[in-house]
Amino acid sequence: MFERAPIITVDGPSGAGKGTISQLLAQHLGWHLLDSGAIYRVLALAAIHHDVELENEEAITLLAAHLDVAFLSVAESDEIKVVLEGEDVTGAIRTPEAGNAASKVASLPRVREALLRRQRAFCAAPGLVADGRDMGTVVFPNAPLKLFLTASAQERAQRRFNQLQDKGFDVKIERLLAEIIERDERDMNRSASPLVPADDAIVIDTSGIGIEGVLELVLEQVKKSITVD
Ligand SMILES: Nc1ncnc2c1ncn2[C@@H]1O[C@H](COP(=O)(O)OP(=O)(O)OP(=O)(O)O)[C@@H](O)[C@H]1O
Ligand SMILES: Nc1ccn([C@@H]2O[C@H](COP(=O)(O)O)[C@@H](O)[C@H]2O)c(=O)n1
Repeated sequence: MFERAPIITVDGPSGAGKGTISQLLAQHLGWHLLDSGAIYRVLALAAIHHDVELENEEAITLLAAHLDVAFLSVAESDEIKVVLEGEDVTGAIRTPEAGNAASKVASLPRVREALLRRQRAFCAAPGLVADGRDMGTVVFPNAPLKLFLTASAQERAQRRFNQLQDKGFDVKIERLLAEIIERDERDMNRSASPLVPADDAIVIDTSGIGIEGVLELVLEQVKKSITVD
């Protein structure tokens, strides 16, 4: 597979800190960022908007092939604005419901196939940090550095609770924990691109380690395997 630039893949379960670390790493290196989960979230939202059942593989594959989505940089901010069919869905894709719906559409093999090219198109010079579940195993199997971040389900639920509370959502930690466990089960046990570390991935358990600490561990790995100009 021909790749135009170096790639660092960051996979792992929900709430492990992939998005946070990928964004910091991309900023640090001045590289592009692929948030592949956002694509599955947008697709799930498109299915809901068009009254398509989340299990209808044929209809969702068609939606995936024609998904009208734009990821727009916001001037002087780290924020990425997500626009689906002309509508700003930046906030709407981040709810726990959208995450669960995304996990359902993501379990459909033909849907995943239909999104492959769109994801690979993010690879451009000077490099790409790709965040997801199957970045190192399926989408970019030749990446020179593959990271797999994880943490206990309890800790991931607590992180998600803090995050949603800060955003003003009224959430219960027990419910978030149950949703995380359900999503892990679905992501790890599906037939297409299940959530597993690539054979050559470096697994980092972030339980009890703060964001800065995780970033330091990641940068050590980057130094060992990537030559940055
Ligand atoms: N090492 C850490 N210690 C404490 N909090 C963290 C850590 N890493 C991330 N967080 C916080 O946990 C929350 C979830 O992190 P993040 O969104 O990066 O996870 P994720 O793995 O990308 O999840 P998802 O796959 O569901 O998008 C965020 O509020 C983030 O600030
Ligand atoms: N490469 C990926 C990325 C995501 N998914 C599925 O989407 C759900 C939402 O992803 P977030 O990272 O934004 O939470 C996730 O639970 C996965 O089911 C995927 O399958 N592959």
